[in-house]
Order: sequence, then C-alpha cells, then structure tokens
Amino acid sequence: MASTYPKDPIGSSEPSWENSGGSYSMYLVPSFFTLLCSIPILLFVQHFLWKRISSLFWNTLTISVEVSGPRLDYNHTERLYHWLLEWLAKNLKDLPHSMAKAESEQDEYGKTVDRVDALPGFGVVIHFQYKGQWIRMERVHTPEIRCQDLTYEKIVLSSYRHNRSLIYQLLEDCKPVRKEEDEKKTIIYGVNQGCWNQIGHPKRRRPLSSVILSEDAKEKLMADVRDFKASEQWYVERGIPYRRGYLLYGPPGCGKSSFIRSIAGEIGYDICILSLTARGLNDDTLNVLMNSTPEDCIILLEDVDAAFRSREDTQASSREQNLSFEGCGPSTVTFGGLLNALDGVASTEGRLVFMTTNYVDRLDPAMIRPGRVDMKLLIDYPNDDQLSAIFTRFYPDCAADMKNEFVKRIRELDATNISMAAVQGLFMFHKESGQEAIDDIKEYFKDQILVSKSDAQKAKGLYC
Ligand SMILES: Nc1ncnc2c1ncn2[C@@H]1O[C@H](COP(=O)(O)OP(=O)(O)OP(=O)(O)O)[C@@H](O)[C@H]1O
Repeated sequence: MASTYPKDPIGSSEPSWENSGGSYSMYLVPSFFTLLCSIPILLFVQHFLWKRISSLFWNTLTISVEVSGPRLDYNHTERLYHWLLEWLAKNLKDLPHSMAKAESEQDEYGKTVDRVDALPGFGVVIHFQYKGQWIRMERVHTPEIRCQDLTYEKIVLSSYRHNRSLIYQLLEDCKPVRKEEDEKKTIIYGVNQGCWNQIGHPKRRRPLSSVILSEDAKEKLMADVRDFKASEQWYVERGIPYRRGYLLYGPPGCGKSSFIRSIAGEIGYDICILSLTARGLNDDTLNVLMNSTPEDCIILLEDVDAAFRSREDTQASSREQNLSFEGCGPSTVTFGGLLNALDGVASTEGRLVFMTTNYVDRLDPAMIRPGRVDMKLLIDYPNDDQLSAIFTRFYPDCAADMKNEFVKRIRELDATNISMAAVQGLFMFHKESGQEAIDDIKEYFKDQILVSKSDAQKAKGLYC
C-alpha cells in the first residue's frame, strides 16, 4: 500500500514514517531548528505587514484633522485650538488624564468669577462619541516642529473616512455661539496671548442718548457710520478698501470711549479693544490681530499717541522685536508697523477703526491722513447745554430752574477743565438729591486739579 504520509520536505534520502523505525527525532530536529530560526523572520514580517496593513487601514478608512495650537513659549494662540479645548473640557467627562487650568471671567456687572477647567492632558488618546459616531482625539506636543527652539502643541482628531464632514461639524460647534439673550448686547474683546478673547459677559448696549455730546457732533458721526455701512457696493465698484477710520480726540473723561460703545450698540457691533502698549505686542501680532477680528466688530485703538515709536525708532525697535517674540517684553510696535496694520485692514465685510487720543498734536500726519483716518472729531469739555442735560439725566424730577442753577455754579468755578466724568463723580455722592449736588459743587471741586481760564490760555491748543 502506498504511503499516504507526506515526504520530508528537507531530507534528501526520502525517509518515510515507516522506514524511520518509529523514530522521527531525525526529522524533528531540523524542523524544530528551522522553526526557531524562522521566528525572528516571522516576527519581522508580521511587524512589517502589521504596520503596512494598519497604515493601509488608517489611510483608506480613516481621516484625521490636525488643529495646531500655540507654541508653548510664545504668546500666540490659534483661536480654533482654544475653542476646541474649551469644547472638549466642557463635553468630555472622566478624562483619564487631564490638565487643570484656572480660568476667570467677568459677569455682566464686571464681577470676576474664577473656575477650574479640566483640559485633556498630553499624550493620552481619548475616544468619544459625537453625533453617534466615534472620534479619536489626541493632544500632543510636536517637538519635531521646531523653530528657534520652540515647541508646539496640536490636537489630532480622527474618525472613519465617511465622517470627514463630522469632524468639521464638530469644529464648527466649538465656535462660541452667541446666546439669544446676548443678541442685543455688546461683546467686548481684548487681546489675550496674541488672539482676540471675549472679556467677561456681553454688556448691555449703551444707548446713544446716554452720551451727552453736542447734537451736531453726534449726528455727523452717526450719519457717516450709517452711510459707510450702506455703501459696500460703492467701495467694491471703485476698488477702494472697504474700511473707515475715525479719530476721536480731546481731554480725558469727556466721553470718547462711551461714545464709541454707544455707536457699537446702535449699529449692533461688538468692540475689539487693542492697546498698542500691551506687553508682548509687536508688528507681526498687531497685523494678525487687525485682520482677524470677529465679524461685525469695531476695532478700538486707545491712546494711539502713547503707543508707537517714532519712525526714527524703527531700527532700534526691530532689535527688540526678538524680546517681544518671547511674548513677555514690552510692546515693540513701530510707527511703520502701525501704518501697515491700518492699511492692511481691508476686509470685505467692512471694518470700522476708531482711534482715541488726548493729544492729537502728537500724532504724525501720516497716521491721520485720509484713508487711515477719514473723520476727526473733537470731544471737548462740556458746554452749558451738556451740563444741563447730564443734570437732568441724573435728576429727572428736578425743577427746571435747578439745572440752570447747577450750570451757573459750575461756571462760577472759573475752571475750564471740568469733564463729564468729574461731574458724574459729583452726582455719585448725591444720588438722591440734585440740590445737595449743587450745594456740594465748591467743596467737591476743591479737591480736583482745576485749570483756570488764564492757565488755559497758556495751554491753548494742547488738545485741539
Ligand atoms: N459726554 C458724556 N456723556 C455722558 N457720560 C459721560 C460723557 N463723558 C464722560 N462720561 C462718563 O464719564 C466716564 C468716563 O468717560 P469716557 O471713558 O467715555 O471718557 P474718555 O473721553 O474716553 O476718557 P479718556 O480719554 O480718559 O479715555 C464714563 O463713565 C461716562 O459715563
């Protein structure tokens, strides 16, 4: 009967099961040895294949989206990264490894409220469900991307290929949404770590009527703003950048900032406040900030006279740019940098840039030339009508001749620098009684540094 057993594949003398005499050790020795030798080969092949198969799997079946974050030691934060972290902190519970971070925010009345957020830690992979689909999230340092010895961080979101839009949908969801009750409020943004961040809760809109200015000035500026908002097509057809610059100048405490806030409320815009003297600000970050404001925002540059260096300083300043690059040095914004940033504000949806200064005479003509500043408005110390109007605003039930008495007593002080802020300060001591406020004028203003009319003659032209 022919043997049905297999022949030894290695041996040459064709030994069989039968002729081995029951001993098969001579076949097993080479087989076992061969097996032993082939383990590393098998492991290598398996490892190689596994890598190939898994990468084939990931590449064909999944997609990933990287959201880059800040360089760890540089004050520039990507807005999307920041929003995504906040979203993850809010939506992912029971993180296996988290990073605690203290956040403080202001409520509607400016009260600071502290809270601790648990952010996803570095290096941990988290799987979570979003709209019923699995998403893999990993927050990592990326030391391989190095620039001037700085490291970056990023978040990688992965999911099955057909979920591509889902990841982008999640990123859309991370964008802070304006609550319905906040629709009629003004959001104030400030600069934090190189990007725009909301400061506190949205504030109630300041009515235009609460800012008491000469009717002329108010109307002139409001008409210009409304006209600008309605003329986008006009700008586009003529190839003119769709932006408008305003300069409000005048002594302190007369209502420049209040007016800008009320304009924002009137046209339903938010306000991005940019202090050019802020630490860490340099020409590059200024440019980025000016061109990345949230939608429908007024850009407010306060005290522009104090901010920039003169043109001659530009060279020295560029040396200091490196310091500011670290994000902790003083502002190194140069005059040229500011001009570039102003010129670069050319968004299609229209940008309103407001600048304020107490010292218009210190501004370089290049900065306030038409195109950069299209309208200048002096917000001066209050005239008699304004004083009378603010008195009525605080004491609406007062007798008519009381406001005249109030104006008369203020004028008797023979001072030229009584601001609306100072008058408001007086009223705050006498919330219930206009008469008490009138009686206290002399005593209250005794402590103020008043400039007499003769001194004012000498200082004439300081503010105008
Ligand atoms: N014209 C005004 N009408 C009503 N309130 C005013 C007016 N001017 C000033 N105030 C009040 O005085 C305070 C300071 O005003 P505001 O900050 O607008 O002045 P400012 O001109 O911007 O001052 P600064 O130049 O110092 O920034 C605010 O609380 C504001 O309500």
